[in-house]
Order: sequence, then structure tokens, then C-alpha cells
Amino acid sequence: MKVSLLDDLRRQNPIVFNISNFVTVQDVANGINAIGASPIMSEEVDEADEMVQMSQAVCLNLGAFTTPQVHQIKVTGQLANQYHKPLVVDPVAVGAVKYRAQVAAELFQAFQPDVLRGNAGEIAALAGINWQAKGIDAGEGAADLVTIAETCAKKQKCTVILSGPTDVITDGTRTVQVINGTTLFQTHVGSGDMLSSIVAAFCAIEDDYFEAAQTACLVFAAIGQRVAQADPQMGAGTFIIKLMDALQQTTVAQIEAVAAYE
Ligand SMILES: Nc1ncnc2c1ncn2[C@@H]1O[C@H](COP(=O)(O)OP(=O)(O)O)[C@@H](O)[C@H]1O
Ligand SMILES: Cc1ncsc1CCOP(=O)(O)O
Ligand SMILES: [Mg+2]
Repeated sequence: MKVSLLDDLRRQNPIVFNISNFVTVQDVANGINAIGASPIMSEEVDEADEMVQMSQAVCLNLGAFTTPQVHQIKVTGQLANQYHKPLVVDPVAVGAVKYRAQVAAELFQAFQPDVLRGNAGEIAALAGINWQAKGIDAGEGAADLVTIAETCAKKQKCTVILSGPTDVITDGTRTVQVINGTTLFQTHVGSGDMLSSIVAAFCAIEDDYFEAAQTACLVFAAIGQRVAQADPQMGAGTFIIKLMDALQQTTVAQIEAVAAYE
């Protein structure tokens, strides 16, 4: 685990191009900015070529697309592949909404993600494993999380992050589990979207996307854990404000001191 990638990220300040969703776009932009990268968002397909070329990574969030946006997402994903820019996809609620699963399958015919980041319900759906997803949330199921993530990675031919109380990160061969975190992440809509775009920021500065993905998960979860531990009475409102501060201010040494993974 190369936690020092966080210092590289802050030094390099890479541009991360996001097609976000209208629910969480501001948290995603501020999260990227706070951690030390440079966010840019777009809803216009005509600027996609220029935007992808000037970016060091692309994050496509499938959280709330319209039909024109599906076209924009498809073109942007294809451009990311064409220009060899790392491509992270967040398949929001593909386990809960059949239409979303169908659109995601069509998109993955058109371009190849480098990293897929979702909760258990989303990653199980993309792995073809039975699971009861609940809207944007993970839901419930009996299957083993490591098996789900590794099956998804092999099927989709990319690095997969199955996030939750424990994050499972795998490229189908190498697998790591990040134990850090806090239940306060669940109280804030957009925690997963923020993580996906922060994964893209790490992929911008590390060519081994499995390495980038596991480091991003550890950094995000450990920072959230430190914030929660500082005030056991903290609620959802204060958490996002303190989390933004901590994304900006937490050092590599502070993360290494609490890091828990296997
Ligand atoms: N119960 C939990 N305990 C600790 N960390 C959690 C918990 N649930 C989610 N997280 C963390 O929240 C972040 C977002 O993950 P998740 O909630 O799975 O995404 P989504 O919001 O897309 O469902 C990740 O960093 C994950 O580790
Ligand atoms: C509530 C909601 N509805 C569509 S997208 C979205 C946000 C999902 O954010 P996250 O998966 O990060 O909790
Ligand atoms: Mg999500």
C-alpha cells in the first residue's frame, strides 16, 4: 500500500474530468479539490474531446442520466479509452433498476472501464451474482463479498472496488480488503460518488490502477474514520463539513497511523 501517493497527488494536482449526477455534484467537485486534485464537470458532448484530452483521468457516474447524457457518457468513455486516460465508472443502482443495468451493459460494449467502484448490490449485479440491492444502497445478500468482487473483475476485465463496511479491491488476481471507515459515511448521500472520483484522482498519478484504487480506498476510509473518532456525538451534517476539512489537511503519516488492511 503506497499511502505516499497522496503526497504525489497533492504535488501534481491532476485534472479529473467528471460526468457527475445532479444530486452529489458539488460534494464530488469539492472532495476532489480538497484532497488535492482539480475537478472539472461537463454536461455537453460537444466539448468532450477537448475535456478528455486536457484531463489526467475521467470518472463517469451513472447516478441520474437522461437519454442525451447516455450519449455523452458513451462518447466520453470512448474518448478516454482512445486517449489512454484512466477511466473510472460508478454504476449507481444497477442492481436495483433493470433499465440502468441494461444501459450499463450497452455502455460497456462501447468502452472499457479501468476501475469499477460500487457497493455490494451494484458489483453483484455486474458480476451476475444474486443479491437484493436497495435503491442506491447495497441491500442484502448471502454471497461472499470477495467472490463477488473477483467475479466482477474477471467478467468486466478491470479493477473492481466493492465498497462498504469493508472495501474489497481486486483486479481478479490481487485482492486487498480495507477495514477502515465509519458508519457516518452511510449517513451522507454522495460518499460513494466522492470515493469514485477520488479513485480517479489516484489513477491520474499511478499507472497501476489496482495500486491507485486500494490507496484511494484506504485514504478516504481512514480520513473518515479519524473525523468520526474525533467526536463520537457527530451527526450527518457536521460529518461532511469535517470530512472536507480532513480531506485537505490529513497527512500521510496520520493515515499510516490508523491504516488497517489485509
Ligand atoms: N458501515 C460502514 N462502515 C465503515 N465504512 C463504510 C460503511 N459503509 C460505507 N463505508 C464507506 O463509505 C464509502 C462509500 O461507500 P459505500 O457506502 O459502499 O458507497 P455508496 O454510497 O455508493 O453505496 C467507502 O469509503 C466505504 O468504505
Ligand atoms: C440519491 C441519488 N439518486 C440518484 S444518484 C444519487 C446519489 C448516489 O450517491 P452515493 O451512491 O454516493 O450515495
Ligand atoms: Mg453509490
